[in-house]
Amino acid sequence: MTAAVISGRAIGWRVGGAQILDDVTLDVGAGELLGIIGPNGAGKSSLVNILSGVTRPTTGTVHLAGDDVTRRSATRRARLGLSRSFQTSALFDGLTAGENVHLAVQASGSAPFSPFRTARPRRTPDAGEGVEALLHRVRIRGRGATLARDLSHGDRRKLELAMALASNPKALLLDEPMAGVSAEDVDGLTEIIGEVRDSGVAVAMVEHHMHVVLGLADRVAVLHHGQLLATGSPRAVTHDERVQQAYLGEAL
Ligand SMILES: Nc1ncnc2c1ncn2[C@@H]1O[C@H](COP(=O)(O)OP(=O)(O)OP(=O)(O)O)[C@@H](O)[C@H]1O
Repeated sequence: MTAAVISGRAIGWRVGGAQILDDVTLDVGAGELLGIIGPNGAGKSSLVNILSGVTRPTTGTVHLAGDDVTRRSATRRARLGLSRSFQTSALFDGLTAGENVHLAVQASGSAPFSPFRTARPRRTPDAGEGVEALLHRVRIRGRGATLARDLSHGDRRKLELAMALASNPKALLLDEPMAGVSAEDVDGLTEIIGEVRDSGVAVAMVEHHMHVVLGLADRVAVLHHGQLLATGSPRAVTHDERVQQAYLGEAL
């Protein structure tokens, strides 16, 4: 078996007297997509926050490509090849799609970067090529000159993906990348995320669209009340009685 790119070991997170996550262990390998599912409040976003370095776990460790990054900041983890998208949009609405991606490309470079220093991103030819390729990769090449605020919801989510890919990550964490998008855009995003996985990136994805997760994921981790209820192939977890109990009354 190849070494895990993202590895969480015995992760626990306690806050305000509540045990939000308890002894969660998971691995994601290169070119693998792990779907993270679970009922509302199960701890999925908390887990993504811990893996990405937004939150520090109370117990347990996080490794990235073999390096212990448990005490490393989100920024440091990003430099080491971990990228993520957020549940809420992190776009600059007053900039075009191309400019948003340009900022992400610049931010992923070695030069110190602040989006607040200049009103418009500096133009560099190599970044320009990267922008085109990224917009193409997420199927919105024709929208490069459109202001982010004028994009459809589905195209905004694609733009967020392009920005998350700007650093050429080896690991990608996606927190509900398809939240609120149309059925047509769900199909488009599913295809794009599948291609990202097939290009060798380790992808961990929280997603409520169950048919998407079960269709796309190589393995699925099911969280319930902060604990890992089951991990396995989509088929195995959907047939797991404990998982069915956790989802009682919901379609699985
Ligand atoms: N900073 C915090 N302080 C206290 N409780 C928190 C904090 N963050 C999350 N929680 C609680 O932890 C639990 C898990 O939240 P989390 O958002 O991780 O769940 P989730 O599985 O992502 O839920 P959803 O599917 O609704 O997005 C919830 O009960 C939530 O209220």
